[in-house]
Amino acid sequence: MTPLLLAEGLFAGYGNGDIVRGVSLQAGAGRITTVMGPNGSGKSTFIKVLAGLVPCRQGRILLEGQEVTHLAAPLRVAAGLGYVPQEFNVFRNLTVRENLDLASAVLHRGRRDGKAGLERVFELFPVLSRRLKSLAGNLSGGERQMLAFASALLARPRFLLLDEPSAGLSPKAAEEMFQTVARVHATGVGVLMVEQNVAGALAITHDVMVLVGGAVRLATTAEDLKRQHDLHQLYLGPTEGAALEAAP
Ligand SMILES: Nc1ncnc2c1ncn2[C@@H]1O[C@H](COP(=O)(O)OP(=O)(O)OP(=O)(O)O)[C@@H](O)[C@H]1O
Repeated sequence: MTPLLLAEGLFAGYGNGDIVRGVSLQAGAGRITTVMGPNGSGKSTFIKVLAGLVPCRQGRILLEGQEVTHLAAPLRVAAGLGYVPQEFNVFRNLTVRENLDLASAVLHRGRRDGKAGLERVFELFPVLSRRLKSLAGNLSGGERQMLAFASALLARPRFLLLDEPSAGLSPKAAEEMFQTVARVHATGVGVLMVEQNVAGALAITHDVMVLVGGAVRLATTAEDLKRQHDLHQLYLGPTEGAALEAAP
């Protein structure tokens, strides 16, 4: 079966050096894939290459069998690849309503799908429908992430790229965020996320990819990782970064 998202031998970076080095990945619609790894290992760069924000120097990216390797970021969104960045993902000086209307107007280019789209996202994020008049900058961190998420969903993505959705959230808000990711996934959207919160992410993840130094150190299922205590300790254990640096 054709994977929803396929990356083959990706190389990318800034300036002369490569940060992402030969990364391949297959992600299906029914799976949540999490990219983990120590700070600076190239996780965000990898997700930006998939989103079209950092150019791919070598390799190819296919979405539902269609090559998108050199497609500009907005065209990838139109093709069904959504992206929620880690930072600057909402307009803080606009209200929730204005953020959603803006996303709807831009993503649908005048098509009248906006209202149905809004109803869908309010079902997923009821809290947003109660905060429509609030400035996005006045929302809690978790609510702001939900707004970013909701804005991306208005484009009706088939596959969603999330860069550290739990970053900066309290443990409770992070847990809620992971449940939200699982709910979005349950609507039939494939998900690939970068996460540092190993325990939280593993609770909803099917497949795990560990990046070290821009290359894939480990690709396995979350079940396998949880079952194999040694692997878990080695790659994601208590001294996560140090263990990853020392791993073979
Ligand atoms: N715009 C940029 N220009 C130049 N170098 C960059 C840029 N963005 C990231 N880098 C460098 O690329 C390397 C990988 O960064 P990246 O953010 O992809 O790693 P990461 O695994 O997501 O890290 P973290 O977990 O800390 O967010 C780092 O050395 C970083 O300094």
